Amino acid sequence: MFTLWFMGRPAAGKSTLASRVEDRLVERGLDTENLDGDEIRKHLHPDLGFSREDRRTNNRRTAYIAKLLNRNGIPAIVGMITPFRDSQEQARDIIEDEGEFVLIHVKCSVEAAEERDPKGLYEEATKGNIEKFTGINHPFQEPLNPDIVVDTETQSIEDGVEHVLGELTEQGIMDEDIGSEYNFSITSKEEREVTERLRSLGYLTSR
Ligand SMILES: Nc1ncnc2c1ncn2[C@@H]1O[C@H](COP(=O)(O)OS(=O)(=O)O)[C@@H](OP(=O)(O)O)[C@H]1O
Ligand SMILES: Nc1ncnc2c1ncn2[C@@H]1O[C@H](COP(=O)(O)OP(=O)(O)O)[C@@H](O)[C@H]1O
Repeated sequence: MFTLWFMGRPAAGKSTLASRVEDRLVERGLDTENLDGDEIRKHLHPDLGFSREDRRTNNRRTAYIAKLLNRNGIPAIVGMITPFRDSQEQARDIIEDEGEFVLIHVKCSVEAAEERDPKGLYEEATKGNIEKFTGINHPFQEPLNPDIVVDTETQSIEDGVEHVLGELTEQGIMDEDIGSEYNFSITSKEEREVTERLRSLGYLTSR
């Protein structure tokens, strides 16, 4: 089993690529678990902030969860800044106990990320309203040995997704035709639609 660990600076495109790749894996019949960084922080350790040590703890705990998923046959997808090389390497060490670890550097210059700024955080950070914001007033260390690099300034979203899937096949992480014969799964978009429909019919009461 494997973990796809998408890392990169804020607004590089980690969540976008992670969810698109997830959809493609699900289409192939691989039920993956997407350990979304915001969800992990909210539900697992809302007490953690953005100091060096808190980020390392966040990354380490997430790697441990991915390892447990892999141990039980579930592919994991992670999207986290993972700004420190020691954490990038530690995640590999933890996960390689049980599965294959694929470090995907979602690469983008700080200028392009500031331009995108989907959450308005770069603007706030440059005004001095956010302490320790990655790339502005806190470090971001590019990985030394990424397994895959996606440059989101030169590759479109679709190109990035194809590049990741191509590399996974090329590097022997995933068979090209895996799951194609027995594909009973639904994409995350379909899952959201079904969930909304069930909720509107009154079958689901809480999120
Ligand atoms: N100070 C500071 N620095 C960086 N990011 C910040 C900060 N404060 C809040 N946020 C938001 O938190 C998201 C990053 O959380 P991560 O868990 O991926 O970060 S880390 O790996 O622990 O460094 C990150 O999300 P992404 O933009 O998706 O990367 C931000 O939306
Ligand atoms: N080639 C690309 N790959 C990924 N995202 C891109 C690309 N070009 C533009 N974007 C946009 O950049 C933004 C990245 O946001 P997001 O995926 O939340 O980044 P992150 O999770 O790294 O903070 C999205 O609005 C996305 O549509």
